[in-house]
Amino acid sequence: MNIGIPREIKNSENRVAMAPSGVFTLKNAGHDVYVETGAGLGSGFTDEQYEEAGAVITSTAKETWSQEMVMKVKEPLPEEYDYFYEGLILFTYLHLAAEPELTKELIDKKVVGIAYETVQLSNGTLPLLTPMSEVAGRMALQTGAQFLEKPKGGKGIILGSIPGVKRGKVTVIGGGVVGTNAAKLAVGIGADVTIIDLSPERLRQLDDLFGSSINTMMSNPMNIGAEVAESDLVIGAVLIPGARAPKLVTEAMVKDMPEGSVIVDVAIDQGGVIETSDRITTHDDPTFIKHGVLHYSVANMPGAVPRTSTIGLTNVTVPYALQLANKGVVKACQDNEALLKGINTLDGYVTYEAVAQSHDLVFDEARALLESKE
Ligand SMILES: NC(=O)C1=CN([C@@H]2O[C@H](COP(=O)(O)OP(=O)(O)OC[C@H]3O[C@@H](n4cnc5c(N)ncnc54)[C@H](O)[C@@H]3O)[C@@H](O)[C@H]2O)C=CC1
Ligand SMILES: CC(=O)C(=O)O
Repeated sequence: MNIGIPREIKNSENRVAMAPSGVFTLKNAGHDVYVETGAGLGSGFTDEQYEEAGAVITSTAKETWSQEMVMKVKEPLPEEYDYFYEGLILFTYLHLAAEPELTKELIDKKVVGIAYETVQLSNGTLPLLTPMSEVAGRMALQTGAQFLEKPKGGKGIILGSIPGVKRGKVTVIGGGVVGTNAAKLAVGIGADVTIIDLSPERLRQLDDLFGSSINTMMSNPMNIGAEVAESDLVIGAVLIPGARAPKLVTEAMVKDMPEGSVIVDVAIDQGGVIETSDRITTHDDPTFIKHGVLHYSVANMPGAVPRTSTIGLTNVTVPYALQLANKGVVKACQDNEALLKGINTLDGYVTYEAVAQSHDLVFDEARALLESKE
């Protein structure tokens, strides 16, 4: 199969879909990989390194996008919609629940849209989201801590504090991969940490993992309101796979937070869990203030640490890319239930239920559509 790796064009997005190690693996399996010139530079990979790994360097985005499968990092931007064609396999983060226009384009152009973030193993985990959530969780804490400094607009505290001064309070809403990684760093610097989750099972696991170094609480409006009001840093880390994130922190709760507090809404890529984080920000201009509270809502946080993120992403996506390239989309997805769950659009239909619900569209089963293509 011919595989295209375009240069990412989103603001300050320095990741690329594949490190040279991934190209080498695909090339060895008999596939041709077309990497757009300069695509890897932001992650520290030169065209020469890709060529040594076996890639063909393309000079235009158009040529890169004309391959049978295109692998990206971020969802395509409107400037890229013209490259879509019927039957194109697009393998990338899509976040379609928050992207009505992109969903329409993928349907209209009959693109096979396979979303990294909905590839799901039978134990419920999301193997292609995990490394980026690990990065974003760790970044959420270090970014939040930075913005609590006075010159950055915060209230002027160190989360871990010093002897004789009360520790800063961090509330993490959603105790999955992002939440756990944020909490690890928060505990590490000595903050007072609470994790709120809806799953009693998950709360038990977190209690086993962290012991008495964190508080765990059930997710309900009363607990969230009380914890948020006392927090210096709130991290939004909830996920309902494929669906728009629920608005768990209301505007009234944000108004109760002291001036100079900070919110990092990591779940912004799925619409965000904070009612007042009503816009996506960029690495160039990452924050805005509402009711005196500093909001950070960058949808591509790992883009700021591209070297770690590109290698982490390549590690997990290449085994799935190999299956798609070796077997073709029909057989690969029939043989692998996790990959099947990644298909969000196929032949002009929406094949992920939560996406269909988000946009009030009809849902069709991917398996049945694939059978009709055999
Ligand atoms: N902004 C960015 O750059 C990035 C954003 N993300 C996003 O971060 C979010 C979290 O991702 P992961 O941690 O990987 O997901 P995850 O699936 O590992 O964890 C989500 C957690 O939310 C909990 N949850 C569900 N409903 C809840 C509710 N009503 N109240 C409290 N908790 C609830 C679940 O029980 C689960 O523990 C996702 O939206 C993901 O796309 C991930 C990476 C980068
Ligand atoms: C998960 C995602 O959207 C990102 O890493 O940018």
